Amino acid sequence: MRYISTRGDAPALGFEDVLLTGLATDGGLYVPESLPHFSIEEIRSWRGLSYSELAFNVMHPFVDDAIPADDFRAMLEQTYKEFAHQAVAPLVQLDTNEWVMELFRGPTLAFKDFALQLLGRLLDYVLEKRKQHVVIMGATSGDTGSAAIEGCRRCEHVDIFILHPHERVSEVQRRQMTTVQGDNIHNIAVRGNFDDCQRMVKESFGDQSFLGGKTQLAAVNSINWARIMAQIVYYFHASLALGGPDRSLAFSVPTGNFGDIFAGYLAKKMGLPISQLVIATNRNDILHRFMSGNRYEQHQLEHTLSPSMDIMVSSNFERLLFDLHGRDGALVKDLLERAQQGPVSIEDYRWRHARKLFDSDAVDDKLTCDTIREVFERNEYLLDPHTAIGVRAARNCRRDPAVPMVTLGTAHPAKFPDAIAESGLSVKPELPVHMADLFDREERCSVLENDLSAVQAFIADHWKHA
Ligand SMILES: Cc1ncc(COP(=O)(O)O)c(C=O)c1O
Ligand SMILES: N[C@@H](CCOP(=O)(O)O)C(=O)O
Repeated sequence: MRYISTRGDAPALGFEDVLLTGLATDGGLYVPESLPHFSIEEIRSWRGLSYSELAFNVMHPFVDDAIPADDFRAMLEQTYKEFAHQAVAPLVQLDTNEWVMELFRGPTLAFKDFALQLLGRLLDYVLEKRKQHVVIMGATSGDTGSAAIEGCRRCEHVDIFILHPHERVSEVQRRQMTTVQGDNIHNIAVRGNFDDCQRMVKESFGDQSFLGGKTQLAAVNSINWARIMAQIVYYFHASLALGGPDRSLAFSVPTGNFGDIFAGYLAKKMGLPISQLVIATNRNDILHRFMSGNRYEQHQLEHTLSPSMDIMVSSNFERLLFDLHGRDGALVKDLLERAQQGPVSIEDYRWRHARKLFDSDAVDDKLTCDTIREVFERNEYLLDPHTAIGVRAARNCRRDPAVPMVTLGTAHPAKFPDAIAESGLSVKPELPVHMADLFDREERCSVLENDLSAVQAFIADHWKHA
């Protein structure tokens, strides 16, 4: 399998290099040159497989011969064994044909674990083989950071630097990152927002000279193709659990960086019957505004009760734009360069095509709280604020009540006690046992100004062999 850049001007790479590369040299994101396609019969034959066996079938064509099949199988087995539920991603029914798929049963309680606990193992495997070192530089609005630290902290060949927006993640999220001790783990709180952190990461990939040529950067954000690849699997898992592939499913996906919903879009292209994909955003609704009015326009980033989705510059949207533009990298490059100067639109026929692929909705804090309360009162089931946005958007956008609608449950409610309290419920979501002493653990974090050179100097000084 070969991977090409969405900006059309970087060398095509194999899986191993794509895993280590992050951004392409032309500033684009890597995507597979062609997608595998599974027939209905083949998908049907996967009924009854364990999550890791299913994951092998879905992902193996992307990994190809870069990793021997038995080694890859073993990695998947170890990864999903660590999840706290036998089903790995259990489905919970809220109403007739209305489901939540719980993607927060991994070690750090968010959907990021599905990909990042695997990514750590993949990196370790490849770096050990190459006897190579990398500096991981990642941006987080709260969840990627802890999942990446957990996934990579035992990797011998990495130093990891995670940038989060200072005072803009929940206390549980912050502590999940800052209380993990290790010489190779560094948390940086940037006096800015998530977009600032993500911009610094992307600019650093573009010019890595601050590392003095002694090592190279690797990415844990969903700019890394391996992240998206692992997130495709649970769409197949949900389908097979609910009667697929002989019936179609709809999905509602709480969206920020567009990685998770892009994985759903790929699952559909790979042959999974999906009749509807709903983009669910909070008030940082650039994607919803684009889907409703063909206007892609940055607004001021707002702080909401769903902080992990406080994102305006949505990385993976570029991967969709690439497809919408007939995979013409030059057109994508031109569009995204113009988007930095002001609002842009795409040709009407391309936009209409996007509208056929996705529905969308934006849910504000009040509606988020109403949804948390309503679902708890009716079902005694506690939603985290991000999942609540997905459930509300699913209800607002649903096209066919006869089709099962699955909202991706992207985080555990215990990560966001303030949002639960804000919704008027007195119930206190409990952290699982392995995190029971989270508030007693010592924190380690450096607060830096919103300044790329300060962040790069910090990294250059602190990586192990600097
Ligand atoms: C809890 C939670 N829900 C939803 C999202 C949005 O996912 P994506 O960025 O893949 O759109 C994120 C992070 O991005 C998240 O942490
Ligand atoms: N919501 C994310 C933001 C980063 O998104 P990613 O999927 O590109 O890593 C977070 O919680 O950090």
